Amino acid sequence: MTANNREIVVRAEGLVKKFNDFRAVDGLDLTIERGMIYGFLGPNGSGKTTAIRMLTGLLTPSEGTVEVLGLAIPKDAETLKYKIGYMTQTFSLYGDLTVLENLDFMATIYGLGRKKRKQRIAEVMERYQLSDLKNRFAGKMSGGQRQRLALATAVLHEPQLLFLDEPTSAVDPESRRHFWEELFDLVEGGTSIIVTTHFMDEAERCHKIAILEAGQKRADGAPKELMAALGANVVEIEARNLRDIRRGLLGSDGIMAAAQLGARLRVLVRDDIADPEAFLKDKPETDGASVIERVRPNLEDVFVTATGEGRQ
Ligand SMILES: Nc1ncnc2c1ncn2[C@@H]1O[C@H](COP(=O)(O)OP(=O)(O)OP(=O)(O)O)[C@@H](O)[C@H]1O
Repeated sequence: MTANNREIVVRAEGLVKKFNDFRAVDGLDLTIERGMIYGFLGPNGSGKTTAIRMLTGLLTPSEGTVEVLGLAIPKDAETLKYKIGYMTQTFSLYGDLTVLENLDFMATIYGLGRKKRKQRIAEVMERYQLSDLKNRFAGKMSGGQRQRLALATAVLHEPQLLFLDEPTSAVDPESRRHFWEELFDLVEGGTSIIVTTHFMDEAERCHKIAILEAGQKRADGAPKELMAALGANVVEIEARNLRDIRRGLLGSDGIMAAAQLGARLRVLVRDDIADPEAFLKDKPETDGASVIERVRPNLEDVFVTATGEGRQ
């Protein structure tokens, strides 16, 4: 399977998951190439975890087709299990087992032979700075340490494809940065990664992202391409009465969103308005504003325009 000579690791068409009448995932099409970090970005409840669970073969789709690493899912889910790693939101570790015991247990589940098991456990302990913690109970570790152990267990069997469900929500910014460096090392070594996140800065690190809302894909592509194709110009306003300005602007023609960031109001103006700064200066609401200036779009602007955020 190739597209533009790059191998495809995930292909999903018309993927639907219904819980009774509720469509948690609602007609998702995905094409994910090998050797990249692909992000699912979306608000709570947008279907990210449900989509990942279907791609890993843990949940049976209600409709649609899925192929992962060339295997038809869910039919070949058992074979797929040995080729993928999955790090869940809750880092499914055993709190009353030590680091070493957790790794040993998972290595057995993955069916690694005795020699390979020893070798890989030593490698991942070294790689993820777990050697000094090997006798620590997982339940007694910090968020960052648990995250490193969860990643170590997910890659023990050297999976071709790694799924990470909000891997950094429980850790501090430094651990997050470090974790992302580890992910890029894995990609360099040939692993493809699919990651869900709420964080814009994390989404910006992905090679490509899909923005999900209400189980549907609202946009996808490289973060830079999405920012370039925003369909809006971004203008920031500084004034004393930003809350009033925001209320006044929201809902008026040409304004796609307005959100306060500290002492500034960030306004998305439809890009068919030729001079967005002049357009805003002409509005009576902005009388008395000290600054009205155009700024560069970021991924949050893409998120806001792609989803319903910021329109309320
Ligand atoms: N087993 C289930 N039974 C019924 N509803 C479910 C089930 N699993 C998920 N849902 C619902 O499906 C929707 C999507 O949930 P999902 O966990 O996939 O979202 P998410 O984008 O991963 O959210 P979060 O960012 O909060 O983890 C939610 O409304 C959730 O309540």
